[in-house]
Amino acid sequence: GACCSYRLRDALHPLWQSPLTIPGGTRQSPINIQWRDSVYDPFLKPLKISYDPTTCLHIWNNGYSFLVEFDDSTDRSTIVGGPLENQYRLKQFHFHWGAINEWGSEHTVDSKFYPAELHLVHWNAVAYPTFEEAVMEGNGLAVIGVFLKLGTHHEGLQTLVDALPAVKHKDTIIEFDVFDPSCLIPSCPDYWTYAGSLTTPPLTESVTWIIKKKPIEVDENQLEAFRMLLFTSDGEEEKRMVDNFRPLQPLMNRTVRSSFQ
Ligand SMILES: O=C1NC(=O)[C@@H](c2ccccc2)S1
Ligand SMILES: [Zn+2]
Repeated sequence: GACCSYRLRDALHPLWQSPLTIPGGTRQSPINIQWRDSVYDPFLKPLKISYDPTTCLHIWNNGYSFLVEFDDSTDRSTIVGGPLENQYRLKQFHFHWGAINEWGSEHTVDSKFYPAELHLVHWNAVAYPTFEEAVMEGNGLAVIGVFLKLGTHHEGLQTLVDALPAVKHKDTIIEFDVFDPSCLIPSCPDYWTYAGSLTTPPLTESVTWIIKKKPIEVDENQLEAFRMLLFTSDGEEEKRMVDNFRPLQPLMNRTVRSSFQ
């Protein structure tokens, strides 16, 4: 539900103004996933991903990450199955990354950070009329998290990387009209799932997280391309867009389920 009111400035995280703790928050994200504490759930279904590459609209730098946004006016790009009761529509995907390869992901696995993490954000268009309303509801959103690890060059990611110089500054946008985000999702079906929240304001507890067990591999140049983006607008003193991840949050009374044994 909606967080109670609180004096935001007392809890702001210096880095990018996102509160460190939400008073009354019981299902905040991100969390550390302790592999041995996750519970295999045989009733979890395979996740069914159906994206139409022509629903891709543009890439924009919102001053916190770069978002690739999709036309979510119809059910052309959706996910269904997994832990989900309904079909969810793809709205956008974006990444979180570090200044160096030692950290950058939002979630950790057995306290290990990855250099970056992809989030594909979907909303429950069956139950709610708009994304903005879904953001406020416990079953409103479903986010697929994919870890990025340093390794071989990723062909599919490169088309995205080639476009980044055009969105170097905050509030810049370019058209990006065909891209299939499923090329960024590992073919291995294994995932963890838990009830969590947005990791940026409004931090609402509306996200069913689906975290893929297998990372994708990207090379150093591709990670460096993320790090040349800026938090700042053209003309302002340049601040490199790095370390745009929220600190880990307490698990509290939650169980992480796995789709695999
Ligand atoms: O997975 C997440 N990553 C973010 O930056 C958060 C967010 C906040 C608002 C809209 C979409 C995503 S929630
Ligand atoms: Zn995110």
